[in-house]
Amino acid sequence: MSTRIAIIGPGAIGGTLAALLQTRADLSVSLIARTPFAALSVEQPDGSVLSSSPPVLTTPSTPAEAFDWVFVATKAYDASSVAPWLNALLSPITKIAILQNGVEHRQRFAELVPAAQLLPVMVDLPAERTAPGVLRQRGPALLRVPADPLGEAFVALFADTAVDVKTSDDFLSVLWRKLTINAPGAVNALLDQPNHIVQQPAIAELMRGIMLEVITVANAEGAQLDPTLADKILASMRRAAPDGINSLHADRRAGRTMEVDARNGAVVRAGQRHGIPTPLNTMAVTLLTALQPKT
Ligand SMILES: NC(=O)C1=CN([C@@H]2O[C@H](COP(=O)(O)OP(=O)(O)OC[C@H]3O[C@@H](n4cnc5c(N)ncnc54)[C@H](OP(=O)(O)O)[C@@H]3O)[C@@H](O)[C@H]2O)C=CC1
Ligand SMILES: CC(C)(CO)C(=O)C(=O)O
Repeated sequence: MSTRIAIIGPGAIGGTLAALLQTRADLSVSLIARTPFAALSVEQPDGSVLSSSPPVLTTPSTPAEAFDWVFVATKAYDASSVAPWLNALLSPITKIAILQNGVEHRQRFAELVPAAQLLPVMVDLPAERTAPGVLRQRGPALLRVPADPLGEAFVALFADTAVDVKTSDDFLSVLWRKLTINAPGAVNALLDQPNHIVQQPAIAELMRGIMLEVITVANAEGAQLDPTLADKILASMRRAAPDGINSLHADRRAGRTMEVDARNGAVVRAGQRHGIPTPLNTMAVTLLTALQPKT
């Protein structure tokens, strides 16, 4: 009997992971989309394309047979719009994995999913969406989950796939480390410029300052991040594809709402809890919020 997985939000992350999971014959993957599409096409880092046509559902209803797993891979700001789906799909056996950036996965879904059925996932997977169902994976897919029974069951789903999934005994540090990578992406979104701007020394210095604020706040929250992390991240950003675009910047380019509250906003909130000033992240939040599309 196959393991049934539903992926809510088949965008850059949800769609790429769906394609990679479909390489396993014993998994049955359904997509839950807001904007429907007929086929999934994922260009991989080596240029090859994974094509498939999984079922795409668009209207919430309770399935005849419960899903074993539901992945939520929408932007953080779309969490409340997922509620009708979670209400329809949640069963006592269903595990819910939240694949989003930021550090507030549990808080964001506390009202929607019983804590014992919720698994936060750290996603490190550079991917871009060019049209509904049409995705480009830019680099390796790496996921990290807490070291508990849910985390171990999640790791097992990806056995024999091209996804690097592991549990971590220090998941708090894992999440904050990822937020340290994401926070300077606000500069790309503000300037509407891709990865290559990190080659400019003044921009790199600004990004470094943003990251050092995150590291200070992270450590106050109980994470264990070394300040040298900022320079390591800068070095890896310099090696990344010069035309690569982070997902916050992709949202700005597409005229969509930007995920600034879950990223730099989370840094500012945590800083306030500890009395730690975060002027650079605060400025990023203020400017990006002013740039948000009017609804
Ligand atoms: N892209 C990247 O490189 C990375 C992204 N992340 C994180 O992963 C998360 C997802 O990002 P990403 O994949 O880039 O986002 P995308 O915008 O590419 O995809 C989000 C998808 O969710 C869909 N969606 C929104 N609301 C609903 C709903 N109520 N029901 C069904 N589908 C819905 C959107 O539909 P529609 O087509 O209508 O907009 C879209 O297809 C974010 O938290 C992001 O920060 C983490 C690491 C890397
Ligand atoms: C760091 C990066 C670019 C890929 O993992 C990301 O998290 C994003 O685009 O949101």
